This record gives sequence, structure tokens and C-alpha cells, in this order.
Amino acid sequence: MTHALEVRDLHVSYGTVRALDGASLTLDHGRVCGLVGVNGSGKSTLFKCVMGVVRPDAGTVLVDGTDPAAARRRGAVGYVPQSEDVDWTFPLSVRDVVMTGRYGHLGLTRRPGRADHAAVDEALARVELTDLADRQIGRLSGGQRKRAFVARGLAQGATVLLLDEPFAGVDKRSEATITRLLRELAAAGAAVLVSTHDLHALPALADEAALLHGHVLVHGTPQDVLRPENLALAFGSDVREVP
Ligand SMILES: Nc1ncnc2c1ncn2[C@@H]1O[C@H](COP(=O)(O)OP(=O)(O)OP(=O)(O)O)[C@@H](O)[C@H]1O
Repeated sequence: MTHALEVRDLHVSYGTVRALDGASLTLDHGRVCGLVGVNGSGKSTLFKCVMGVVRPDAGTVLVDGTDPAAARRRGAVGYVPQSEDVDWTFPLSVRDVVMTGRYGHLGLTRRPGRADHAAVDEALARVELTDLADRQIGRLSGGQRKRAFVARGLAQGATVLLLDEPFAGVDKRSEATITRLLRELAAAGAAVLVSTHDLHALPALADEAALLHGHVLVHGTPQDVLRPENLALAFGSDVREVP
């Protein structure tokens, strides 16, 4: 069977820093997987390999059985970045950001057509940002910013959605909206991989979870991953230190 995402024995180094050393993970359509690990455990690097923007030193990444860069070009992979990775001063409205999800769909004229505008409007409504559609992206709260990028993934029609810390610095309403949307997307057949520090939210959010520390230490149900002996593997013995 073809998995939505198949990562096999991935090795990535930046100079002398080893970011991933033998990471393996599979994820099927219809599932939400929480990716948990300390800062520097390689979560963002794993995402970048799945998007085809970082080339691994060794190992394989397949998205729907195909090369990740090709999957990204055809719009199959949606990405909600960490807030620090976005230039919030850029003169783009919320609607503009969501429209960037349609670029893979634009015809020869490269101009958005009726279907593109309709997809953007629908995505904005689903993340409850219709009223703020024309606001500059930097003039949003942390949670609204995340919802704008989730809307981009929706407008894109991504079948594999990657979210890097979507709950960091986010208000409760946005957290609930994003969690509900991710569950709906999975129910509609998407595969969702979401990195999070919010261990308490994991059971409500995810069908499965993976503990990363350069490689995947444990992959199972959220309850499996949350067992103290497993958390200790990834976070050290004082689990209370986990944010
Ligand atoms: N461009 C880069 N150049 C050099 N080292 C890097 C680069 N990107 C990441 N690293 C290093 O690779 C390791 C893994 O980083 P990565 O960003 O993948 O981890 P992470 O789990 O996403 O961390 P965080 O939770 O802090 O975002 C870290 O030691 C990091 O310092």
C-alpha cells in the first residue's frame, strides 16, 4: 500500500551538526500524527525534507509514493511554518497569503480565476477569518496568523499537511479552531503531521504520535508516547520540565 508519507532511514547534517540520524516514519491518509521532541531534535528538518527543500545525505522520503519536490510542485504538500520563519512586515493581506496556495492551480495567464477566488473565500470562512481578509498579515494575533496559513493549505487542496508548532503563542479560540479543522481535514482524507510542545492537547488532536530525537524513538498512540518512560527517552528523566 502507498503511504501518504514514507520516511526511511533519513540522515541530514548541516556541516558538523547532525540534525537527523536514521529517522523513519510512515503516515497514512486520514490520520493526524503529533510530532514531539525537544528543541533541536530535528522536527523542522524533517518537515523541510518532506517539502523537498532540504536534500538528505542519505535515506528516502516519498509523498504519495513520489519524490517530495514533485509532490510540492503539484500542490500536494501544504506547510504552516513556525512564526519565526515568516516576514510579518511583508505587504500582503490575509487574502493574498491564502491565494499563494492557489499558485500551483493557476492557468497559463497566471491570474487567479473565479475558482481560485471561490477556494480562497471558502478557506477564509472555514478558519473564521472572512472579516479580516483585507488586513495586512502582520496586524493579526498569533492565532489568527496561524489560521491564515492553515487557510492557505486548505485553498491549496493539500493532501499532506505539515504544521510546525501551530499552537505556540496561540489563543484558545484559535487552538480549538485549528484542532477542529485538522480533524476535519483528516476525516476528509488528508494526512496531517503536526509538531507540538503541547503534550496535554495531544490525545484530542492526534490519532498517533511520534517522539523524535534525531530519529524516531517511539511511534504509537498518543497514550503510548505520553508514558513517562517514553517521554524520559526524549526529554530526559525530569519530565516535569516539558513545557
Ligand atoms: N540551517 C542550519 N544550519 C546549521 N544547523 C542547523 C540549521 N538548521 C538546523 N540546524 C541544527 O540542526 C538541529 C536540528 O534542528 P531543527 O530545526 O530541525 O530542530 P527542531 O526540532 O525543529 O527545533 P525547534 O523545536 O527549536 O524548531 C539543531 O541542532 C539545529 O541547531
